[in-house]
This record gives sequence, C-alpha cells and structure tokens, in this order.
Amino acid sequence: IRTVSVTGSGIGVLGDTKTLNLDKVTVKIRNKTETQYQTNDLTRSAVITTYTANNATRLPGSIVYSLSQIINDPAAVDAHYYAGVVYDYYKTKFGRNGIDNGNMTIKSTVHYSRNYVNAFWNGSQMVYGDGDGVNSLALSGGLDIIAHEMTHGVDEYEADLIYKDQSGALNESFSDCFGTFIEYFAQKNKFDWEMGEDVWTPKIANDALRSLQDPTKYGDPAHMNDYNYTTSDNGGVHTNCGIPNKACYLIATSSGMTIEKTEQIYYRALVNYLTQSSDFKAAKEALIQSAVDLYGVNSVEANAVKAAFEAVGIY
Ligand SMILES: CCCCC[C@H](S)C(=O)N[C@@H](Cc1ccccc1)C(=O)N[C@@H](C)C(=O)O
Ligand SMILES: [Ca+2]
Ligand SMILES: [Ca+2]
Ligand SMILES: [Zn+2]
Repeated sequence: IRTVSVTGSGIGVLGDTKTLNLDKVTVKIRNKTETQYQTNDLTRSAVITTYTANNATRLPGSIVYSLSQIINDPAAVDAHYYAGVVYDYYKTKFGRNGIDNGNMTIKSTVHYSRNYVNAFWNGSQMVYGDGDGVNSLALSGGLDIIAHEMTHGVDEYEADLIYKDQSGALNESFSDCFGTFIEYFAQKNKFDWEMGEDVWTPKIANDALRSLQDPTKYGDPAHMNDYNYTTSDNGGVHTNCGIPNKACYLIATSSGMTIEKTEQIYYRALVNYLTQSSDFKAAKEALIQSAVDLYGVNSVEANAVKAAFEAVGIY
C-alpha cells in the first residue's frame, strides 16, 4: 500500500463544489492493483477520516473512496470538508489540537441508518443521518451541525457535562453556541443565530430546528420560568438548552461585546471551570469568572455575562 496526500473535490449536499484533501492509495485486490482516492485528510496534525455506514448502523463503516479525485457522495464531501473547518477553528482561536487537544483522529460516518433525521457524537466519533428529504437533507450539509457534534467531543475531554437535566441542557447549549461561533468564523455571509437552517425542511424557507436569538420561535423556553420539567429526552436537553442559548445570544450582542470575545469566554469556561455536574447557575459563575480572568473584575464583558444570565432568570 502506498499513500500520498492529493487534492480532490466533490459536490456538497447543497450543490456547491468543495476542494478536498484525499489520500491516494494503491491497493492490491486479488492479483491486480487499484488506485483509490480515499477521504483521509493527512494535511493537518490530526488525521481526518470519513466513513460511510452504507445505510446500516455498524460504525465506523468503510472509508469513502473514489477511483478518481472526484468524491461522488455529497454527504461525505461535506462531513470531510467541514470537519477540517472545525479543527481549524479550535486551532486558530484557542491553539487547541483538535477534539482531545492531542490530535486524535477525527472520524465521521455518513449515511447512518435509513431516513435518519439526526446526527450525534457517540463518544468516539461523529455520526450523520441522510435525513428523510422532508424534515431535513443529509445532516452533514450543515456546518453548524458538524460543529455542534464535534464540540460534544471537545466537551467530553474537558467539562464532560452529564447528558441529563441542566448539565445536559448546558452540554447541548455549548454545542449550539460553538456551532454558531464556528459558522461565524467560516461563513460570515451565512451566519445566523439558528441551528440546522442549511439542511432543515428543504420545502420550507427561513426556518431551523432551534433559535438562540429567540428560542420560543420553535417552542423552546428562553427563561427559567418556562423550564420544561420532563423525563423525556434526558430531561428535555434539546428544549431547555434554549435558556442558556438565549443567554449566549444576549452576551454576544450586548454593547461592547463581540462574538470574538464571547467565544474566548465560553472556551475558557468549558476548559477551566465547568465540571460534569455543572448546572445553569454554575455555568453563569464559570462564565463570569472566565470574563473576569480575560477582561477584569467589573469589566463590561463580565457584567454582560452577569446581566444576560439574570435576564433569563438565573441569579
Ligand atoms: C440519538 C440522538 C442523539 C441526539 C444527540 C445529538 S448530540 C444531537 O443533539 N443532535 C442534534 C443534531 C442537530 C444539531 C443542530 C441542528 C439540527 C440538528 C439535535 O439537535 N438533535 C435533535 C433533533 C434531537 O435529537 O432532538
Ligand atoms: Ca446556523
Ligand atoms: Ca427549511
Ligand atoms: Zn447534541
């Protein structure tokens, strides 16, 4: 087997052409050799490998490859390309070496199951469904979704927030916040405070799965008074995240604040202060302390964090 890094391309879920870093491998199949261009990106300090489950559920499945430098699998094209974008974000903004800060291989699997309208981090890798064409297109087509999933990986090596009730809603919220920060970093022209909009309900315009700016737009709470006490969805982690999500939006859009300052505060809290059992109040304290560390006691930044969490009912 001989491998060498080459540049290829492919069309993404939304029909756009993306340049891809591929691995040109000569394999022996019985008594003949075949040259494969595999979705294995060796150009960064962390290897990025993209697999297909071929609509089954065994993980990671098989590496996506082509006999030419064109990858003819839109879901794989976007999963492969956007994983690199998210790696570059964490490296550029915080000097972080990928998911574990040790340049572990970044693995994604696309075409998981059938008509699967979801995506997840399974503790070791990212997994994406194809959607069902009505509720969503293939989920790897949304950069904010990929950033959401890869941030779960980062969380696992840092705070490792328990995926239940308030710590679980925080876990979801940090993934939504960094999903939004990363969309701003990479696609300022497509930046918004909503989640999944690029692939959500192809037949309906201007909608998304969640909004950080106005969680109530999609039926999620934006204040502690409306916290959903439920046992479903691990204590409503995908709805109650609206409360810290709203706080994040308020922080970033407060006077004197920027997304660049907000993401530094959030990253420092995730790495230095949050723990597995942190609840919303602990998150408020962690984020205020992070802002104090970075910008000073009683700073505009620290006060913006305090005011935002109080505005959503967390004192
Ligand atoms: C087995 C199901 C596991 C769901 C948990 C994953 S991390 C998750 O939160 N997935 C995101 C995907 C996403 C993200 C942003 C925008 C759109 C969709 C999620 O929010 N899933 C929703 C649909 C859910 O599981 O309720
Ligand atoms: Ca978005
Ligand atoms: Ca839509
Ligand atoms: Zn999630």
